[in-house]
Amino acid sequence: MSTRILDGTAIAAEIKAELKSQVEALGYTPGLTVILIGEDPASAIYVRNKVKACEELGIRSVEIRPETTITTEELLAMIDELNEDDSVDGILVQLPLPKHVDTKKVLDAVAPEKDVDGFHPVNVGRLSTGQDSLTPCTPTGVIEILKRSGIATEGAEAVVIGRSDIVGKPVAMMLTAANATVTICHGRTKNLAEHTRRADILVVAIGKAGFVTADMVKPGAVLIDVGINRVSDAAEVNRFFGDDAKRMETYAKRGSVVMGDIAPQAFAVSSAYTPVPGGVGALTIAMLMHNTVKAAKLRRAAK
Ligand SMILES: Nc1nc(=O)c2c([nH]1)NC[C@@H]1CN(c3ccc(C(=O)N[C@@H](CCC(=O)O)C(=O)O)cc3)C=[N+]21
Ligand SMILES: [Mg+2]
Repeated sequence: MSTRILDGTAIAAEIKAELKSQVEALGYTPGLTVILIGEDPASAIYVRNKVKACEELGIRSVEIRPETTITTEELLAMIDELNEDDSVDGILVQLPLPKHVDTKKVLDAVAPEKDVDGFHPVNVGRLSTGQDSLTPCTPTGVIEILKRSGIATEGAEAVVIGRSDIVGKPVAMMLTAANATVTICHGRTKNLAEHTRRADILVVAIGKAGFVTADMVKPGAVLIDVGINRVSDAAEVNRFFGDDAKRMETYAKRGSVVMGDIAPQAFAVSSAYTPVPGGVGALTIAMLMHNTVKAAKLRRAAK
């Protein structure tokens, strides 16, 4: 049986090309403002790739980097100002926020029509009731990969590992809307492998390097890896990539490798999988661009 690599970078390029011509036809420049606090490494990758994508597409991107000591109240005032600013179409508050900040309060302050992350309760509610909305970028990217790769969700057994508000829950909602039969597994799930081995489509968003192993996967399943983990332990790198000369070379050069939540040995028994990097992450950026253009069109048309 052969295994297909679902090339997120190529699919993202296709989507970005579509968006680029849409932006050119607009007659104004959509604007995305990102509030970034602190130095989380995944956030740094995200910001770098987001800025690049905005430049490619002709979207104006503004970055605000407040001191890590900023209070919840100061952040709320900042968001209020952006809500009122007509040149701002999208607002993204990069997570995680510092511990002293009330994340829920902050996310709820973003105007739903500028909420390009799709995290506001209004948008979550709209998604769960089947109304058009701004939907979270990573889950939307997962659905887009399946669609554009011709992978049928109709009647399929889909298992999601992870129940976060950002990935697990919304992707389960979207798969349900696409007529899959969905099981959500999480840290308290008993007999996890019994669930995962039934999956035609397995989506993993748990944040643990190589967590899903070959014995947990039904041969021929489609594997969607949402994790982005940096691994530097030699034994661990060897266990996952010992027979992958290219990755071992990267490890020798950099002292670490980036990998997802699924072990490469599990990919080998699948019919198709998303690699890390170059899979779901690439789509996350493309869907953020999509949401920014969508938010601009909707809000400006409503005026
Ligand atoms: N409010 C908020 N929304 C987010 O969506 C959000 C966030 N905060 N905080 C940080 C995480 C992380 N995240 C990434 C998305 C894409 C890549 C990405 O571009 N990955 C590429 C490149 C990887 C690489 O260059 O090493 C890939 O997977 O192929 C990375 C990380 C979004 N996040
Ligand atoms: Mg999750």
